[in-house]
Amino acid sequence: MTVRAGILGATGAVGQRLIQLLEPHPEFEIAALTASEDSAGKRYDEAAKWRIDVPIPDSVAEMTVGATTPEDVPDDVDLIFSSLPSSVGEEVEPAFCEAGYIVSSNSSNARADDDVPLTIPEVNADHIDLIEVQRDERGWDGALVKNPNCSTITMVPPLAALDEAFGLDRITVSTLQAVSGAGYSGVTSMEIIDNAIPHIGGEERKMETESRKLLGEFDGAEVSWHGARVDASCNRIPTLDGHLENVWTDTEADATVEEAKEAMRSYPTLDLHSSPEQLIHVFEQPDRPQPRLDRDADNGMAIAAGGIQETDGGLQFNCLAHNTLRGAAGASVLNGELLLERGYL
Ligand SMILES: NC(=O)C1=CN([C@@H]2O[C@H](COP(=O)(O)OP(=O)(O)OC[C@H]3O[C@@H](n4cnc5c(N)ncnc54)[C@H](OP(=O)(O)O)[C@@H]3O)[C@@H](O)[C@H]2O)C=CC1
Ligand SMILES: N[C@@H](CC(=O)OP(=O)(O)O)C(=O)O
Repeated sequence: MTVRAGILGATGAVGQRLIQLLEPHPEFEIAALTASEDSAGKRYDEAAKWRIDVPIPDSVAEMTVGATTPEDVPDDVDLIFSSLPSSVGEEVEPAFCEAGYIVSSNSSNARADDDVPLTIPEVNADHIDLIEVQRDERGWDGALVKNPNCSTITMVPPLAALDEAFGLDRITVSTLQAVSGAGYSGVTSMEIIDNAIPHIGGEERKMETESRKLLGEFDGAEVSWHGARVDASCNRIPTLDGHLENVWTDTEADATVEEAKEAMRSYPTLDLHSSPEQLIHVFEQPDRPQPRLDRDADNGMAIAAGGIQETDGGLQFNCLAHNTLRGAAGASVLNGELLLERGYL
């Protein structure tokens, strides 16, 4: 039996990636698509400007796009994937949860809320049970689950591996982010070609807060955020997909490069449908990972790490992930798979 799934924001950049991942999915079936009022009532292939390098699945092309309200989504839909602008998500996601839908959302609203699980399944799957607290507090039959920001997802699995092995006191990160992270009309070609932009609105504070929640402990009632200090600096560069990040950590215990590599390589993956075979691919070559070469590893769901070096008091490394797959649509789908595995669907 498959779970009937709806996609909010289905015509957008991340919505298209969700369709790409969900159409062949063995556990989920696309049963509803929604977008803005401009698209509602149109056939999907008329409403969406399809931009990814696989064709629109036939079964999806002919579906009618609905309005983004619970009333426009069939009652027998069990799971909603949301990839709306955060200002829209903030308004409509609670309405879907109140109407009884379970929402796996990629949008940034509510990620830091105390009763909202923010999960990377391989790192903090246990936080999903925050749903029980959320339901008690909000009186919802449905639930709201979030995946983190794409830059945050890229660095947190290697950090989790190091934290488990050595403990982390301080984390500093500088990013080189692909243009797809800003959406199709996010940065113009005149702005980004032959250039780099040392500002991505709101991104630095998201990395600093979301990472501490993800690395925190859930005791059944609340998440205690990790105590490390996190400082981020975010930059846009003219790559298409794949966020590359340079990370420095202060560790509690002494750590060697070989121990750090082993901690990352042995950090476990999961047995969910979209899990990568190996969560963290550790490169020996000093010039890897690179966006063009490494973003597609394990269907774009792996994290690549390299350039691991000892520093005074800690470790330095580089990491990379596909921002619209592992960093967005794939992350939401993986959370959907976790919800299914844990009996919430
Ligand atoms: N692009 C990326 O790599 C990443 C994006 N994100 C986040 O994911 C979300 C979606 O991003 P992205 O796909 O790039 O955005 P897009 O602008 O490409 O798509 C937005 C989607 O939301 C719909 N929408 C817009 N306004 C409304 C509204 N008022 N009511 C209902 N639906 C509406 C659009 O419909 P229509 O086509 O009809 O306008 C479209 O389907 C954002 O929150 C973004 O920050 C997160 C990580 C990575
Ligand atoms: N800001 C990210 C993408 C994004 O939309 O992030 P968030 O999901 O936190 O809004 C980028 O530009 O690469």
